[in-house]
Amino acid sequence: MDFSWGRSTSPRQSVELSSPEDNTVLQPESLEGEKKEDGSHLTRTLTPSSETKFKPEDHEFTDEREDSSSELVEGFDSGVSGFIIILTFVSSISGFMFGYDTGYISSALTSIKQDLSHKTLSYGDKEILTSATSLGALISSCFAGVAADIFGRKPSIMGSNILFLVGIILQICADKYWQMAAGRLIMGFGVGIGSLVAPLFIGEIAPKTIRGRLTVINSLWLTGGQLIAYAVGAGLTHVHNGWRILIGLALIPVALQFSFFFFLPDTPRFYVMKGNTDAARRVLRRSYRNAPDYLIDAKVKELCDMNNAVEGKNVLDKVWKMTKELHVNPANFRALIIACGLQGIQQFTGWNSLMYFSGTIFETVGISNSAAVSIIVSGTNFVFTIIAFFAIDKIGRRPILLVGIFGMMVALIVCSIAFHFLGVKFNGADAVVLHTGFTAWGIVIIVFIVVFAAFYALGIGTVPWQQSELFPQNVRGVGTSYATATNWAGSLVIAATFLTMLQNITPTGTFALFAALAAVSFIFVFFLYPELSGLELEEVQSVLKDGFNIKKSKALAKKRKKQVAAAKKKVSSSEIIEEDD
Ligand SMILES: O[C@H]1[C@H](O)[C@@H](O)[C@H](O)[C@@H](O)[C@H]1O
Repeated sequence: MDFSWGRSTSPRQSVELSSPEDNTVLQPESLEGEKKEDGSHLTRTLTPSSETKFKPEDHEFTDEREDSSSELVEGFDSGVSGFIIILTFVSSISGFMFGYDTGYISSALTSIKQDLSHKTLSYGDKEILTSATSLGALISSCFAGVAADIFGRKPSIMGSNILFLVGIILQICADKYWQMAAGRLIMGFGVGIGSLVAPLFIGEIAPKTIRGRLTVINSLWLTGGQLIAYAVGAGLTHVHNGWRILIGLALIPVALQFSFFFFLPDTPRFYVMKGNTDAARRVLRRSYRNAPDYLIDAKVKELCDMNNAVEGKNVLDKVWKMTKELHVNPANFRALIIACGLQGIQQFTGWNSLMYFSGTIFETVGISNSAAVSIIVSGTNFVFTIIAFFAIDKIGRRPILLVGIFGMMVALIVCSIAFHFLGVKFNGADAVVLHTGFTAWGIVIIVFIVVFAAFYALGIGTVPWQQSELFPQNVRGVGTSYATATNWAGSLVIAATFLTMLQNITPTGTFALFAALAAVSFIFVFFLYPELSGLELEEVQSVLKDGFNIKKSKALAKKRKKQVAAAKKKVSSSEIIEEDD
């Protein structure tokens, strides 16, 4: 994995590299000429951006920019420090739990049989068990952004671990249906907090140039968690009480994350919000070992300036002001439309209906080893998330979203037609297959569900979790809360209605509805989602200042990519010269 693009191999180069080919690239006279032990020049005068508050309206939509102190600090390390990698991996255990806990339900539903309240689960029962977690996540995600601002990112994640623990224990001991549902609900509170705070945490500790990719690591854990849940579920299908073991295994990541966080700090941004600049400095010091002290100080100051931009007597007053700012500032409001729109599209195009109920669907269409097919589907989701990891910054968010949604739409149409010819009828707990045996249409369905999974993971499964880049720091917590809540509201609706839809409007109608929603989604993305890859936070805000500016954003992103490529070239040629010397 190439984590090092856009950064240099020596401190001197990194300063020059931060804004390659810009008019604002450091001029020799702005370097103060301080020497490091190795003899290289270190310093430069601080740019205005580290001394002034950021206001989008002050920034023209231009391709000129200045090096912020963040870029300068980040430029001093070649590659990402081990400390940042550890923080990223520990916080993305939340992603794993999100995936595992939403993933195991598919096989658990087929193996619970009559273990709960001595009855066979009806479609309604299955929907309640599944959607209880989405409901819990929806409720907690409404408050998680604010909780993360009041108590901290790290305590919020550790709090989610406790909710996981309680929820999981309730489920593994359940012999009553309602105890199981309560366990799923409480576990959902934990899932909702983790789904919001982990990407926020990663976004705040990640160097800007690779923020997109580090955030996708959380999605990789997520889809990996779903895949593992399916695989373990398949292995335990015929084990007595296997579903209890399947759920109990989720305690391992919970315990690991909780213990690791005991020894790890919160984000510098949160420490600054709490006025603890010393702690912020310490975390930055560990994150960017090679950066000189004065740049670390400048970075702390930059964070303080951004924090001061949110005025208020106390935390609640600040939260209220942030919420207001989110709605009255046009750039913020556009960001909100995009963030919530993408999260809504992710859910309402139907992916999670497969995630939650693929076992039930495949069993119904006559596949004897439904668990194996479910593994192929979630494996495809995982593999294509890896592809998204490489494409998201290089190819850009817009192309992968548009291609992805279009491909999903085609796959959904084919599935809808194939279900028609397969002639299957979902009818309460017992589905009726009108044709006996497994037909060619069954194969078409499986193939196109896999195609659907691939296009989904490539774009809309991954990009919406980049949500924090849409918002400036002062409204990020509240903005991402709205977007995450939209995601869980969509997940809840799908989980609570999918099986009923199969019964009432037939599988053909259900898949056709998802295809129609995919078509509307394509239009939404085409007209409203600007290209944000490679853009600075300030630039995202100025892009959204007076419209959605799709054309201009594409041109700007292209220019930034060229600049990074040119900078890379510059580094490698200077490395060759150094080697020759
Ligand atoms: O990004 C994730 C991922 O795509 C998962 O597979 C899905 O189950 C989640 O709902 C979604 O938020």
